[in-house]
Amino acid sequence: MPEQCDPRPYDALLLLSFGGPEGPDDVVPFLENVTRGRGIPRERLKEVGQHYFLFGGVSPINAQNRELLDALREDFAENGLDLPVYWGNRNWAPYLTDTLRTMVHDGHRRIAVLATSAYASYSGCRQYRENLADALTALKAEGLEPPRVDKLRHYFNHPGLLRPMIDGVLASLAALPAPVRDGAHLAFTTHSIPTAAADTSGTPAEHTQDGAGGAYVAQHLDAARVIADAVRDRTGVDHPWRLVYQSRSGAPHIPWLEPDICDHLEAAHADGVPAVVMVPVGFVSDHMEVKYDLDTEAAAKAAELGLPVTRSATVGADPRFAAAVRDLLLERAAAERGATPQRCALGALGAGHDLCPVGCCPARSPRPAAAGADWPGPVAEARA
Ligand SMILES: CC1=C(CCC(=O)O)c2cc3nc(cc4[nH]c(cc5[nH]c(cc1n2)c(C)c5CCC(=O)O)c(CCC(=O)O)c4C)C(CCC(=O)O)=C3C
Ligand SMILES: [Fe+2]
Repeated sequence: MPEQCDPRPYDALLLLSFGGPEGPDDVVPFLENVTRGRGIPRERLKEVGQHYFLFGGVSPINAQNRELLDALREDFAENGLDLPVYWGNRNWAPYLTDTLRTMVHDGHRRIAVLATSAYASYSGCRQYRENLADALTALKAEGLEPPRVDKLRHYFNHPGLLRPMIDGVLASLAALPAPVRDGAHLAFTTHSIPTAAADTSGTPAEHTQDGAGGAYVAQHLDAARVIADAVRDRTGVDHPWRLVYQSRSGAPHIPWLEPDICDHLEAAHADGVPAVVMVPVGFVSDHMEVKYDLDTEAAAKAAELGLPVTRSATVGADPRFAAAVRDLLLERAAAERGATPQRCALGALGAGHDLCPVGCCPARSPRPAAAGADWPGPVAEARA
């Protein structure tokens, strides 16, 4: 029998994700949910709808999350962690509010939340905290006593995320034709966001100016460097690398992080780079941004150029990632009990904060966000 792990004060874990359509009829309402009030050009939406229709209107993200739920439950059971795991989404069923309502009915009062975004940014962090605030407010309006929700820290530098990615890059290098393998460049890729959002990502102390990218870019560079260094140590070959971006939306006159992966492939080819491994460092599963924007669009661009490319695996439901989630949860539980837990992190930035401070990844127009120092409630009051 494994030793019992102590999850107190938590009585449940909530996996909080983006959600995606599960059939052709879901695509348009899903996109309406995603883009409500976010000023995305109609043309871009039509185009993105086509990406989903190409895959039968089914995003891979929900299946990926179901696999992760299975992996988490298995890991918890094997390690004596007796904690139920729930799943709720921002943009599609199971919707966050419905899941939280079920959790309250099941008697849960103190909930740890793992978002499927590993990095700081408005879209990947604060927007999930806004979704939690909206859900808690909705439950209160229904006459329920809202539970307390705590969002687990950013995990972009956790070994349980980075080690599977390192293995993925090694496998993708091995899959390249031998004559171009040693000369291959690594293109670490993540979701582009407006440079204004990048500059204000992370805590106020991490904000930057003039498109330097704030915590969002700094965290991706840190993760990429760990992976590139490990790959060099394992192969004995120093593969040049760069952080690039994908999946840009928004109006063309608003600056977003660049270069785009497809432009990068063109430039690399023009520079005589013999091959590229695309490393989706910004994503934790093979969802649509990976399956369409990389495996379909960027792969077609590479084929047109005659540039050999491979794409390395995301962490998905890797048991090492499930173990990392257990580690993050037990770490936070210990901290909430007043202990000083060891916090696993690779790279130069170290383990990030538990509680987002005021001004972390601000929204364009301020809205209530739970699970941070600016959320009215026991946490903010205790620290005030
Ligand atoms: C930083 C970031 C992540 C990574 C962190 C995280 O994982 O959360 C992410 C993930 C995802 N983004 C996704 C899908 C979409 N994102 C969109 C639009 C946008 N994303 C943005 C940023 C991010 N997005 C931004 C700044 C916009 C512009 C509108 C706005 O300011 O909000 C749109 C609208 C159409 C378009 O313009 O592309 C769609 C359909 C899916 C689901 C994929 C699937 O279905 O498998 C996932 C996991
Ligand atoms: Fe997105």
